[in-house]
This record gives sequence, C-alpha cells and structure tokens, in this order.
Amino acid sequence: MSDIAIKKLAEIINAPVEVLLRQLQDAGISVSGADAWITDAQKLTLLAHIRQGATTTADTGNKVTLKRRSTSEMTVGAGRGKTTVSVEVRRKKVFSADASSGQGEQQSASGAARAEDMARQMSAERQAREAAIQKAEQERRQLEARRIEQQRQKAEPAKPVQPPVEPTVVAAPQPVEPVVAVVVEPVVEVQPEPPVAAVVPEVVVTPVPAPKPAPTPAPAPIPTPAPVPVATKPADPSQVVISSSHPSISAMFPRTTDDSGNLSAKDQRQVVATAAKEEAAAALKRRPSKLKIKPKPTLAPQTVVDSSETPEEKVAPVVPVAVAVAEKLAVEPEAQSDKKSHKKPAKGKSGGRDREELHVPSNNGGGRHGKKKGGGKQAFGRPDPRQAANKHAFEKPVAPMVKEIEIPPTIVVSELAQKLAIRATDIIKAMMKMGMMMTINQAIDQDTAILVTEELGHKAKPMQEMDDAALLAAMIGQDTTEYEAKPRPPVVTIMGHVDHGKTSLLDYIRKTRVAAGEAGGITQHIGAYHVDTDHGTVTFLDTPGHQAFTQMRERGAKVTDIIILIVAADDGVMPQTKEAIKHAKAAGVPMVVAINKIDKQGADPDRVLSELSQHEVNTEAWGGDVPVVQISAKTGQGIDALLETLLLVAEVQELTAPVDAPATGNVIEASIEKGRGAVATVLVRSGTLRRGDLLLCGSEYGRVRAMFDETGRPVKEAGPSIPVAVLGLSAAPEAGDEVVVLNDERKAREIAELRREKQRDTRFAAQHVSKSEDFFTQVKASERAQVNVLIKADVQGSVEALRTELLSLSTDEVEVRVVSAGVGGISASDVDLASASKATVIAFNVRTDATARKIASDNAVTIRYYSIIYEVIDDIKSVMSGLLSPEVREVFVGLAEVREVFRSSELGQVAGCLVVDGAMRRSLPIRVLRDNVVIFNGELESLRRHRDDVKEVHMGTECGIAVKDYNDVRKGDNIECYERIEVARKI
Ligand SMILES: Nc1nc2c(ncn2[C@@H]2O[C@H](COP(=O)(O)OP(=O)(O)OP(=O)(O)O)[C@@H](O)[C@H]2O)c(=O)[nH]1
Repeated sequence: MSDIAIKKLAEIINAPVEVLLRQLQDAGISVSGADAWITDAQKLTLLAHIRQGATTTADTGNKVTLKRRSTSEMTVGAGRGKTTVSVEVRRKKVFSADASSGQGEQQSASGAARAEDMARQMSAERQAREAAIQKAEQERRQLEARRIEQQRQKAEPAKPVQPPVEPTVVAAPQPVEPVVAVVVEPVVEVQPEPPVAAVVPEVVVTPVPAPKPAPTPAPAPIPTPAPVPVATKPADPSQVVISSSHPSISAMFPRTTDDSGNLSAKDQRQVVATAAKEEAAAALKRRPSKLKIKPKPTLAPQTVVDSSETPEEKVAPVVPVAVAVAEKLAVEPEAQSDKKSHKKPAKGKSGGRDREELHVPSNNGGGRHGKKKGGGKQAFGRPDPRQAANKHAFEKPVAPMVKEIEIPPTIVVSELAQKLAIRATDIIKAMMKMGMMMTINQAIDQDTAILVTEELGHKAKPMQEMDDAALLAAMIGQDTTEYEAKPRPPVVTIMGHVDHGKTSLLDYIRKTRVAAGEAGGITQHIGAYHVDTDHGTVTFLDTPGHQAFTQMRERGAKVTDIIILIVAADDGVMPQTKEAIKHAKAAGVPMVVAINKIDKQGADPDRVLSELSQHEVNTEAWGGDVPVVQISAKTGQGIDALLETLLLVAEVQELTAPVDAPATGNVIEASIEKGRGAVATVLVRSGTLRRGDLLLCGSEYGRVRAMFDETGRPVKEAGPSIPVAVLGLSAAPEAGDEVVVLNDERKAREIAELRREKQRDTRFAAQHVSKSEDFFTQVKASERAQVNVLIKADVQGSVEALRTELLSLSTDEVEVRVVSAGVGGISASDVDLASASKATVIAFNVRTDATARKIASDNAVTIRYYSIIYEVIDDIKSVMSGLLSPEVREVFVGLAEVREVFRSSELGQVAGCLVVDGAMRRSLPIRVLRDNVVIFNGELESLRRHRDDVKEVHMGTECGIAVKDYNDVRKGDNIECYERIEVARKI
C-alpha cells in the first residue's frame, strides 16, 4: 500500500472528489486539495470516521433498514482435501434521511420515500448479483478443484513472489488463482446522490459437517466479478465474517476469522490452519505477478476489514497474511490442547515440524485414535518414519499369561478378577460352568476361589495368613515365657459310649450326685469340674456320650491332658467308644482305660480288653502302654487306683504352666442366663484369671465381673487347669473359643471386631457357595416340604447338638430348616421370627416369658418344651412323617378263572368264572390276565351270581363277570381283583 492522491482515490472509489474532501475534513485530516496525497494511516482514519458516521446514522430515527440473508454451499479443494462449506451472505442496508449528509432540505424530506424505492431497486439488483455470485462460486470451485489436482500432480518451478502493489482484492479472475473463494458483492448503487444508505454485507462461511463428494463439472472461465479494493474501500460499515474448514477460505479472509462467532470447533480450526498454511505457501509460489483489479463504481463508503486491526495487517497482502494466520492457527490450538493435535494429522513438512516442536507424536498421540492414525497415513500415502520412534512400549502378549495369586480365606468375585487381571464376567462364567451362580459382589471361600482360578488356567495358593496366636501376640505384645512355669493339675476328659457310666464316675469322685439331677439321666452338655483328691487336684471335663455331641467331644479332646476311656464291662466297645479312641489318637492325648461296671453280673473285662486291642488300643494287660483300671462307679471300686494312675500319667507328662502371668484358656461352655447375662465356663490353661481382668473370648470381650467355681461359689481368681464360670462378657462366646486377658480395652475391641468380621465373611462365603452350588438342587429343594424350627437352648453345646441332629433328619422329600438357633429363654422377637417363618419353637431347657407367650398364642406359634434331645428328634421325625405323602400299595383281593364266555344283549360280553382265590368285589379294580400277563386294567361292569347283581363273590363260587369297556375276555383268562390302599410313611 502506498500513498495516493485524493483525486485518484476518489476515482478508484468512484466518489465525487468534493465529497471525499469533505469527509477527510470531517475526519480531521487536513488536505490542501484534490491533488494532495494521503497516506495509509490517513486512509484508515478516514475509514474509521466514515464507519463511525454510518453507525451514528443508523442510530437516528429517520431510517429504513433492510436485511437480507442468503446461503449457498460450495465445495473447495479436490481429491481427499475436498471440503464442502456453506456460505451465508448477510446484507443490511440502512436508508436514512440525514440532513447532515450535505444535501438540500428537499432531499431530506423525501429521503424516506426515496430510500424505499431504492431499497426495492437494490433488492432486485442484489438478487441478480447473488445469482451471478453463485455462478461464479460454482465455477471457482471447479477451478479450485482443478488447481489442487494440478498442484499435486505437477511439480512446478517456484516463481518469484511479487507482493501486490494494489490493495488486496477478493476476486477470482484467473483459473489458477488460489486466493479467491467467495465473492461478496457489497456494493449498493443508490442513485448518484450522497450516501444515504449503509450497506452491511456479511459473509458467514460455516463448515458442513459431512463432506460431500466434489462435483466434477467442466472447467469454465470465471466472469470477472466486481472486485472490491479492500484497504481503500470507503467507509462502508461492512464486515466480512468467515468461518471455514477450508484453507482457501481462511486464506482469503484471514484476519476476519476471529470475528466469527461460528468458529467454535477448534479442531476444525486446526485443520483449516494446517491446510491453509500449505495452500498459502503453494499460492506464494504460483501467484501471478499482478492482479487485475476492476473497481466497481460505488457511492457508499465501504470496507471489509475490521477496525480493530492494525494498519499493517490491513494492508498486508493476502497470501503472507494467510500464512501468518495459518501458522498461528496451527500452533496455538495445539499449544492449548493436545487433544486437538490428535484430531487430524498435520499435513506437509511444516505441519509435522509444528507437531514435533510441541512434542506431540506424529502418529496421533500414541495412537489413541486408531482410525485417524490410519487415515493420516493414507492421506500422505506413506508411513511417517517418526512413528517408529514414538511407538508405545506396550506389546500385546501373544501367549496366555499364567498368573500365580494368593487367595485369602474369602474373596469377592470382583477382587479375584482384579487379581487375575481378567473380567469379572469371565469368573462368573467359569463358576456357572462349575455349577455355581455368583454375582460380581459376592464373596467366595478360599477353596472355591482356588478351584475357579485353576479352572481359568492360572495358579492359586492359599494366602499365608497370620494365625490367631500370631495375630494375638502381635496385637497384645505379651510374652508369657518371661513368667516362671510351675506344675499344674492335669485336665482329664472322660469319654465313652452312652450309659457306660461317665457321669456316675465323676459323681462318685466328686461325691455328689450329678447324674441323678440330670434330665433324662444323660449328660446334656460339657461340664468342667475341679476335684481335689487325696492324691492331688484333677480337673475333669464331663463330656456327653451321645453322638450328637461329637463336636463338643472334639473340643474336649483338644484342651485335655489325659483321656479316660470308659467302657462298660458288660457292654464292651461300642460306636462311641471307637469314636473316642479316634479323638484321643488324633489329639495325641494319652489314654487311661477304665473298665466300668465290674460289679455287674455279666461283666467281662477280658472281652473289653480284647475288643480294645482290635481297635489299636494296646493296654498294659495286653503288653501295651495304655493303663487299664477296673472300676465300679456304683460301688467306688478301683476309683482310687484310677486317680492314682491319672496323676502318674500326668507326672510323666510334666504338666507345667506359668501362674503369675495373665491368664489364657478356653471356653468350655457358654450360655446366657437370666439376671446374669453371658456366662462362660472358662478353663484356665496358663496364668491366673482374676476378677476385673479384661477378657477376650473369641469375638467377645468384657471385664470379669464375677467368677464362680463348679459348685457355684464365688471365687476371686483361678489358676492353671481350674475351670470357672465367668460373668461380664458382652455376649456368649462359642464353646472352644480361645480366652486371653488383655490390658488394653481398645485392643480387645479391635481383635474382637476383626474376628467377628472374619467369621461373618467366612459364613457368608460358605452360604453363597452352598446356596448356589447346584441350581437344580436348589430347585429340587424348593419342591421339598419343609419343617421350620427355631431352636432355643440353655447352653451353646445343646444348641449345636440340636441343630446338627435336626438338620441331619432332612430327606429328599422333607427338609428341616433351622430358622434361628441361640442360647437363652424365648423372647417376643423369637416368637415373632417363628411366626414370620412358620417355624415351631424348640425350647430346650428354656422357658418363655409372658409377653412371648401371649404373642405365641395370638399368632398360633407352637412352642415345644424339651429337656431330652431324643424327644426332640422323635417329635420332629413324626412331624416330618406327617408331611410325607402316603405310600399307595396294591393288595390282592381275589382271582376268578374264566370258564366260558357268553354274549348278553344287555351287557355285551359276559365271562362265566369260578372264583379260585379270595373274593371278587364289584367296587374294586380288576386286571385281565392271559398267561399271567396283564392285558387289561379296568373295572367291572357287573358281577352276578345267577341272575342277581351281587357286591361280592367268594372263593369256590361261580359268577358272571362283565368287564367294563373290554370285550376280549377269553376262556382260560384270569380276572384279578385288587385294592389300592394308602400306607402312611415314617421318617
Ligand atoms: N451297676 C452299675 N451301674 C452303673 C455303674 N456306673 C454307672 N451305672 C449306671 O449306668 C447308668 C448310666 O450311667 P451314666 O453315668 O449316666 O452314664 P453316662 O455315660 O454318663 O451316660 P450319658 O450321660 O448319657 O452319656 C446309670 O443308671 C448308672 O446308675 C456301675 O459301675 N455299676
């Protein structure tokens, strides 16, 4: 851009020199006359002034505003670079009867009318021009397509770039001109009068999301449109707003891009920028040295540049500006966001460099967008060598990976999936194949988890968990080894078959009559008794002999030092005797055999010894090392000898324990007693348990509120091997639980909670697996009749025994379901639960409170009271039997031989028979037998004796039989009469 004479400028913009001079004067630019020269800066000042003036004009009241908007689509580029853009041209004209425009008053008065006329005229003209523009655009598209195609195919030598000497023209005069894309005709011819109209042409080019195939029309020369000199255009307050996804559009209107409100898609900007950059660079090479400019006469001052732009930008040639803007666009969005850089690969070398500078992998940022990556390659037609350098380190494994994991006692399916790095659904599928229905959030036990893991081809091993002792030691931080160990009394367990005299023996030793006080004469639960004899102190654990108490016996064997195996001399080795032998051997506890009831007639101790040897109990009498003492619990014969033997064996074992240490031990039995709360019978193993000690029993804890010995006397402390009943625990612990005294209540609570959690997890896991183990079994089970019971007993051992016994009664047809089992009296909530689950309450050595009784009677809940376990079992069996469907049996009634067959008009075929066995009864079903093969099953039509219908004909009597719906009875056949009877079944 250079300075220009005012006259020349007026000529170019086709405006009267006087008007221009006046406008210059108004703009504050002092010029000497029409021959004076104005600079670029002055031109811009003039532009700004005129634009301002136009705006002011538009704001006045006496005005007519016309707006028009037209849209069209155009395809630019060629080949893969084709892009379809929609071009929207907005025009606005404001006609104003402005007195200050320099015209006379007459013109001002008729301004509005003239403006309307002009508007109409302009509208017609505009339409014509738009048609021309569209045509030009179409032709330009063709040329553009050809040009891009040629550009790719041919490698032309670079031509020197000549900067334009004239203002940049938005025009496409030549087929090879790369710059022109859209021609906007912003000029309005509004009479040769001073400017009364302001034209606001606005072009909005918006990208069309889905690219369309480029039309392939024949190239045609573009008619020269009315080009507009950009920089020198008079003050038409116009704006050209462009948003395009195609580079040539951006290149044409580079500085107006920011003004567009349509450029929200930044990724498209990126594409446009990159492509525009390349396009512009190519244009620089091919650009002809000169542009033909044909300014169209206009009266209205116009501009297509934004007033906010700097003069340098405004006068800059299109192509360099395009490059600059393209570079800006190419760099800025990438710098702002890496995401955008992944949208589309940069084209050409410069694009690649930009990416490199930004440290963005050229393969679309790590190949996250695989499709685009491929697309990029195709667009270039060759792979980018830099992709190899930027390749991700991850390589897909080609062989299945076998993982080795550790499985905790319980594990949730999702956790297992995480450990194996597979989908949870794969685990669920594998479990379904194994017949287990699980969900992602369900916990499975260790064994199941290991099975599933191995099924999936991985390796699993149980997690080495800190055992309870280690856990305790870690948490308690107590070391009992620092205390001096002193001799302690032996803990002796008496085991043997039912009624072989266990309780009687203990009774005799304690000089009390425990057996006489026990319900039903059998020992119901484990008891611990501490007995001072002439030979020393011995602690006895009185275990029940009934098979239901196996679990309790197991526990007894674990805490005991010596086992007395009691065998009745008159009965010999019985099932529970064998079981006791197994327990003793498994626990590695030394045995002393007591052959009881030697006072009885028929006592045969030798037979007992012989039977014992068959079960690998090598008694001293038979050359082994197991002491044998013959006793009578009734007369007391041999009992002293037995005690002596016990203490002898204990001496050999050198039983010692620290006395002054904090106590540890085991829960022998636990119950909840009215007025006392949780009562636990604790056998102290080592240390001394004192009142006030903080006791942790399994998952329960509490301070020892009171302690009682086996006779019910309160005691203040209990040393090693001494059993005591302890009050003060939070709830009844489980029989067999470890007992430990702690100093810190917080620690006790934490350990108790940890154990509770562990128990809960294990229980749930086991439940889930057992519930879902076999879907079909479940379905089958649901078809079974159910006997629901709610067990309440005085002590935990009885609860367990009842539960085990009752559950074992279940058959394929009737199932016993224990809805709840617990220690203590029957409360209202128990009755409510029983009512809701239609259960019978089994009250074993417990009673119902008044409220619960009322609820039970209101809701017809059955509560049955027992004190003998056999009775519970028998009762439940009979209930179950009642639920069994009766068995249908066929009972033979009589047999008749067919001697003759007659035909009767009334009855059809009639068989003349002789009853050879039993009796034939009219009402009963029959079978026709031929050669002892049943050929018909049915009933009788009639049974006659002579001519009379009879109900029954006995053996040795002739009769006439008509079989209903059967006419093929033959001579020699047999007719059998039978009866169906239902027989009630029993469990
Ligand atoms: N004649 C005789 N009878 C005995 C002797 N010992 C026990 N009895 C009787 O045998 C029966 C069963 O005795 P218990 O002591 O209750 O037997 P148990 O092994 O404790 O039985 P459970 O508690 O049911 O396991 C009772 O009637 C006793 O009187 C004995 O040495 N001689």
